[in-house]
Amino acid sequence: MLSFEEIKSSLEHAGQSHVLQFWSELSGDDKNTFLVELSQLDLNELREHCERAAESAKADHSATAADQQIEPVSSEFIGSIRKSDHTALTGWENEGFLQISQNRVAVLLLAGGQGTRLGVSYPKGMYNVGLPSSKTLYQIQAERICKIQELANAKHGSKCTVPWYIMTSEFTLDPTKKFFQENKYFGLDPSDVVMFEQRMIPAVTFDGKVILQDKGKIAMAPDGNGGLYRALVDNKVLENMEERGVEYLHVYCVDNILVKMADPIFIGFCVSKGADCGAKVVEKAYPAEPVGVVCKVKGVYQVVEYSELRPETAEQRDPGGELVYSAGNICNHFFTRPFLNEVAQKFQGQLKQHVALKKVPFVDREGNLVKPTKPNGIKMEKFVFDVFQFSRKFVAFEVLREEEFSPLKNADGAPLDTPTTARQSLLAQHYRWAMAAGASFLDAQGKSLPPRPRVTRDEDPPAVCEISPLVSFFGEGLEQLLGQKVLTTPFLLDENRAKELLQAQ
Ligand SMILES: CC(=O)N[C@H]1[C@@H](OP(=O)(O)OP(=O)(O)OC[C@H]2O[C@@H](n3ccc(=O)[nH]c3=O)[C@H](O)[C@@H]2O)O[C@H](CO)[C@@H](O)[C@@H]1O
Repeated sequence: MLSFEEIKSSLEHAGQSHVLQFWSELSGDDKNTFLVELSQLDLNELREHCERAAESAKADHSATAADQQIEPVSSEFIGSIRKSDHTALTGWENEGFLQISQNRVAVLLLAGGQGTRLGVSYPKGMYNVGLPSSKTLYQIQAERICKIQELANAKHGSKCTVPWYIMTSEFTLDPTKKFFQENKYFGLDPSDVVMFEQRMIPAVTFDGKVILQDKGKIAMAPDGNGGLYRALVDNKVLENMEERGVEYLHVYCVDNILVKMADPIFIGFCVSKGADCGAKVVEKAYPAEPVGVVCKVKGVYQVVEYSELRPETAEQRDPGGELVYSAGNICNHFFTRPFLNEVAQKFQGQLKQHVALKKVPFVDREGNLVKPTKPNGIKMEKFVFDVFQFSRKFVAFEVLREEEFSPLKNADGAPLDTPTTARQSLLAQHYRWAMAAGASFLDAQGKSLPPRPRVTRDEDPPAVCEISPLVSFFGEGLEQLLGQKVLTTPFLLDENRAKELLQAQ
């Protein structure tokens, strides 16, 4: 820890001496805590950080430079579930399973965000969207890892591990750790779940002053999901991957209830194409949908975030009426470990800083706590996809929205991306799987429920059917369990039920 004198002089040098203006009013304990916090700041970079934030705040963010030189990714660069034949899909899946069975694949969860829009104070992964099983997002994800290992083992006679790297932040590390411990890591080996923390950076006023959220506390925020690359170095995560022999990473965000972790088709596609970097996309649903678009800017692949795309660009359509910028980013990325290594060592300092103007509670000169009603602060964030520009071989892979993308962003009451829509998407998918396996359903009174062949992701299926990921990951293996079965809604197919069904045969 640095001494008070050292910190004072560094703050003066950075033009931030106001940070200590209430020092004499703090208790001994509070002084100590504050010194610890200030010692952890990168004081050498503080001046530059504050100046850059103030500069960025002055710039016009409604239409960014990126948007001006944008072009769509041409369709031949996008692999597609919809447009590929059975042979191609099976080939990629086999390749993916082979890599998984050889312990060369890991998943990496970005879970350092604060879930502000959802309005919960705990990590989003701990959210229960109200499924019959009451499973949280973390549990669903953990069980998918168990299952994918089991499937790869069964295919290749191996005993493989898919390590789970989880990037957290100061806001999410402790509750996430505790939640995993309390739930015995949902059946995974704790040594295969590696949690690490991203850095926090100070929020800054429009004139470049660090914001005090209390007399002895700076307002800090995580440095964006692109903080991943620095966090990988800080926490020696790449070394851990190398020791385990991991070569391929599937990086994903916490809130997509349909996420196919370590998806063998996606992994296999990227590996077969010799890609070092890849992104899964879905066709954008409507021009203003809050998803980034995978595109090219100045000839280089990148994602232009929804907040940085002008409405007139988002609305452009081709002669056939399709959106020109339709490759919606679902925050599912593929990276090779050597690529991550290179980015972490050489390029992470060059990543673009994105500016978010936020309402940041602060103490005024008189020491009163103020909750601003309009934005008063700047938070700088790096984005995980901003490394695409450094890729030597980038690929995009289009998947089906109703099978793979239903994010939980907003609280119930909002029209989209809520706990209700997440639950509906999963239950609609499981209903489709059960019907495809040959099941039929009765209501609670024993009356037959007419089958509905097409259940979309935003409607309640006629019957409630939830299938544990421990029983089926992709809908595989269900004919044997559910074929010709008449099931009563609500129906929960967990491991015990699956055993009973097998024994009854
Ligand atoms: C920057 C980014 O990736 N944007 C994507 C993100 O947008 P969106 O704006 O929804 O991004 P979020 O803020 O939800 O963050 C995405 C993920 O990053 C994590 N996180 C966020 C901030 C942070 O400092 N640390 C951290 O780990 C979150 O916990 C979450 O798992 O998902 C959308 C799909 O759902 C995509 O269309 C967007 O292009």
